[in-house]
Amino acid sequence: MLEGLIVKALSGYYYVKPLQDGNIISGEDPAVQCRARGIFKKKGISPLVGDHVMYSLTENGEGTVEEILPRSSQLIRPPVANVDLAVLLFSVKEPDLSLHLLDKFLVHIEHAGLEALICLTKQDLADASDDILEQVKRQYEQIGYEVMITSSVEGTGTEQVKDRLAGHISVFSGQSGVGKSSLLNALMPGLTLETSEISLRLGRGRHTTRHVELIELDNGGYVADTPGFSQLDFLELGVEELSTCFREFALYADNCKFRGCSHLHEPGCRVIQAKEDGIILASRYEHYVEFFAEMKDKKRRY
Ligand SMILES: Nc1nc2c(ncn2[C@@H]2O[C@H](COP(=O)(O)OP(=O)(O)OP(=O)(O)O)[C@@H](O)[C@H]2O)c(=O)[nH]1
Ligand SMILES: [Zn+2]
Repeated sequence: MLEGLIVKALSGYYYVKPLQDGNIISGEDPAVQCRARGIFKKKGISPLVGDHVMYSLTENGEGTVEEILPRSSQLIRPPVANVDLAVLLFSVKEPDLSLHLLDKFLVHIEHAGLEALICLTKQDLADASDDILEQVKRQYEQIGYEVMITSSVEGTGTEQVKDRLAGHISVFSGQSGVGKSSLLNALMPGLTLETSEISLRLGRGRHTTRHVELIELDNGGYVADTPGFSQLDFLELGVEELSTCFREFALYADNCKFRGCSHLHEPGCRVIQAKEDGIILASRYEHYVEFFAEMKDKKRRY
């Protein structure tokens, strides 16, 4: 049996690239079109894009997925296994930078247990007089996140992003228009053509075919071609877990006077104290309060 990586799933077929010691042997090799063994269906398991699998070849040059190797993670939207890095894109303009939305994405990423890379895009549109990008970069780096500033138009920061993606399966997340496709194209010259061909062939956008594919970078990185976290609701998150998704709260939350402190109004709350002392960013704390209210409200309605 051979070891491989599922790079695409479509209409009951899985496209598998051979692996050796966990690495694609040659990026040039075409993927083998495989069916999954019937046993998976019986057990209610379906192979996912991103899965490492054992597969065998059949006489007609196709293959059979025989076994799914253990997953390190499993995303639901998009359905991809073994994603370990989320790239969060936020443009400085068009659309305007929203720290509220950035913090919301970060909550989802902490909850999913992924590493995050924040990309502040469209640097070329930033006012020269205004150092908002540098300021946001500094603030989030202080919390412990990695931040890169990019411009796909000018090629700024794109090599740095590409280096970071090496050896990972990543998802790109961000509002419409922040420059996800442009950044991917900047990382992978020649990609535009390929993706437009694929979308023509599959009629993506016109049909409802659920189709996810991994884009292979030439440095051993893979990026899911479907943006992640498209629906940023808090349905899968318990309200008591929210504060743990604000990683800089952890240092203080353990020392609050009350166990199970919600950090909203309790006396002796160390998180509130840290916010008042300017150690925790006021905007981060405000977003915590807003998300908390939003989650309570959702629970009431569902
Ligand atoms: N000035 C400038 N414009 C950019 C940059 N990156 C992307 N754009 C423009 O922003 C618009 C949206 O870019 P896309 O790459 O399509 O954004 P997206 O996030 O993939 O958008 P969706 O497909 O809607 O999710 C396009 O008109 C791009 O030309 C950049 O670095 N600088
Ligand atoms: Zn507290």
